[in-house]
Amino acid sequence: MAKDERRVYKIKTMNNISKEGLKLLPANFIASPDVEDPDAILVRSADLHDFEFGPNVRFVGRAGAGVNNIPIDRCSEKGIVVTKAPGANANGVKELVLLALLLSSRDVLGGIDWVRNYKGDAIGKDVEAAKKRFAGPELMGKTLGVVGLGATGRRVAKMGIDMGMNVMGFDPFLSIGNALNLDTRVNVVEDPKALFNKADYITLHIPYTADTKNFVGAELLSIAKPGLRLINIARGGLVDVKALKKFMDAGVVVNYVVDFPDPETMRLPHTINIPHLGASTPESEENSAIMVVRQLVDYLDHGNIRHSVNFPDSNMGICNSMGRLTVNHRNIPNMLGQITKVLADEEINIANLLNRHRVDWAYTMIDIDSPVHEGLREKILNIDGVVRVRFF
Ligand SMILES: NC(=O)C1=CN([C@@H]2O[C@H](COP(=O)(O)OP(=O)(O)OC[C@H]3O[C@@H](n4cnc5c(N)ncnc54)[C@H](O)[C@@H]3O)[C@@H](O)[C@H]2O)C=CC1
Ligand SMILES: O=C(O)CCC(=O)C(=O)O
Repeated sequence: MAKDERRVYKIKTMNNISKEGLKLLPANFIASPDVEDPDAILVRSADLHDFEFGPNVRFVGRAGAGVNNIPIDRCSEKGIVVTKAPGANANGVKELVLLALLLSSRDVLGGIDWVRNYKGDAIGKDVEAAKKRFAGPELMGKTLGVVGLGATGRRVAKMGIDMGMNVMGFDPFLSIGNALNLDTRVNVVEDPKALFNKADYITLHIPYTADTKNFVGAELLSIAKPGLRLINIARGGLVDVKALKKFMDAGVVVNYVVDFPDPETMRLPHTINIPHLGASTPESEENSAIMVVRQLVDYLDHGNIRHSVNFPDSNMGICNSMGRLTVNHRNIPNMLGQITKVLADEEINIANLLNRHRVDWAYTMIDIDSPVHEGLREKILNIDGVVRVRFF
């Protein structure tokens, strides 16, 4: 059988991918930041929008949750499967949200600074006079609004309940899995305005997309409860910083905690800028790397797709027939008919077949009982709408 697969796979690692994940790679997978002409890429937050994907790149694994740093459409056009690690770092983020809630309430950072800069020997006495400047409210009994009830948001919501808060949630696209795992005490609302109207604290846990850009802007802030503390450990672009500044100056928003500092947020008053530490725990880094490395090996070795954000999840396990071919193609009519006709014309018998689609893209896996030749790949690739063909 003509094999598409090269014996040695070259994996380009971008950012720091946990060794606990990388050590799961079989010996024929070479992972390094410096590989040339890679077969796959493992990435965290590095911006790939201007990255030139070579002809052999078949897979991009995001060791994390947000994929706004990856040009998904361009990858799909090239037949590159993009995956992520859902939920793998959610607990790490949840714990940072707890810290953010507390830091937004009491000016502990200001207090620590005051102590650090204190000159003299009477600190024991002077703290008692100074401390009122750093005081702030407790979380218990306050209302927490959680925007996005996915892997992180539902954990944050549960944490709020455990802290004695009244928790409201908003997520119009809530998956069944996340709904089933959501604490029943969370008051789920259908309009974010209901949440902005009531919440003392609001925390964002939604992806950054063209639809969610500036999600928090003048419209929602204009109905926010005065005294709002806003937590954004999701993505900077979810908040319209100019509008936020206006509502801070008016005393509506009293504090903003953001995990994505930029020149504008650095200049904002009442703002705590954190250097993107949401997932920076050994546990989150390991979980994320382990998850994407498993996806990577399964895709390169067997063509199985898991947790993809562009092609449909598809799993035929290990091939027990003579061979397997996989086709990444557009989700348009008659693709399966055309692909199977090429095989039928060559008198190749199909042992097993799976065809799935996801929005504009589809994936077909076919286990076959006969050997195939290299010319067959060209024939399938020549079908309009096919972007990649692999033989195993
Ligand atoms: N600061 C950091 O280090 C980290 C940041 N993140 C960010 O947090 C985001 C969420 O992460 P996860 O909870 O793991 O993702 P997730 O995919 O499990 O959950 C996202 C939730 O947002 C909901 N959603 C989408 N659009 C919405 C909208 N317009 N309004 C309300 N809900 C909406 C979805 O239905 C889904 O339930 C990621 O996309 C990423 O940008 C995630 C991990 C680490
Ligand atoms: O890998 C990281 O540290 C970034 C985590 C993150 O922002 C995400 O998973 O969306």
